[in-house]
Amino acid sequence: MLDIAGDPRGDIVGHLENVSIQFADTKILRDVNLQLLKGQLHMLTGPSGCGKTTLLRALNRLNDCFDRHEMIGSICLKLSEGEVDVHLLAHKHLPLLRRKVGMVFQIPNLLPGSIFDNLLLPLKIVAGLDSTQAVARCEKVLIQVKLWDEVKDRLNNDASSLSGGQQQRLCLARALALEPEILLLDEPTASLDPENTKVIEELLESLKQQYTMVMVSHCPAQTERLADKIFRLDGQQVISG
Ligand SMILES: Nc1ncnc2c1ncn2[C@@H]1O[C@H](COP(=O)(O)OP(=O)(O)OP(=O)(O)O)[C@@H](O)[C@H]1O
Repeated sequence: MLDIAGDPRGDIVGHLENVSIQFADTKILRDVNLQLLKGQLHMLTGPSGCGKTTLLRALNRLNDCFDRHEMIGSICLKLSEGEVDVHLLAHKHLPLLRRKVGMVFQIPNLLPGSIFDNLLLPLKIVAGLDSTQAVARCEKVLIQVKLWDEVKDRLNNDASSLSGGQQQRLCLARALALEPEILLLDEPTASLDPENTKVIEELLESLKQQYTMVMVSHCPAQTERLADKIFRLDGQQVISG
């Protein structure tokens, strides 16, 4: 459970305790302990293959999608619904967990269909909004990710017609549309040029106050620019942070 007594200001929103993860017989992470603080951007860094994405996926149970995955330890998150031990959540609660702990991936993962479809479908199917509410939410999040002016006249165009940077902002909008409290960002600028990277970085900076973020980056300069807290992983463990 979260160390509420030692956290009178309520800044701690996540507590990982002795988290170990393996796929089949291969141990990926061992005894990871760390805390997540409200409204901060936590950066996971470390050499390729050290388990950064695996750790990120543990926070919303996406590792469950893989065969022979095993986790021990506890991941406790403080969400508006209350405190949850992520590892112990019943399967039926995973869709809500994944709304509250949203994720943006390295390569924009668009749904087939229009720009509008990419936002409306999750809002209707996952969040259960009616059409009027969903359309209003779409506009709100497109403004939030500074995409509205660029797409408002072509919302019914195929989403794949957007540039790479616009696609990634659409993916961020889709995550934000489901009103997450924690955002997981797995190298969100890795596929982008410097100009689009700057746009995404400025956006993340502006979202910091509203969301607790956990991000993976390979770029020391980006880590320096964005991170409030840095966790370095190596040899299956967090070695600093
Ligand atoms: N679904 C899976 N099944 C089996 N092994 C996996 C699976 N996912 C990841 N791994 C292994 O776990 C280890 C850590 O992978 P992970 O993607 O978490 O590392 P990473 O630090 O994010 O790497 P990179 O910086 O290269 O993206 C790697 O050896 C990888 O092959």
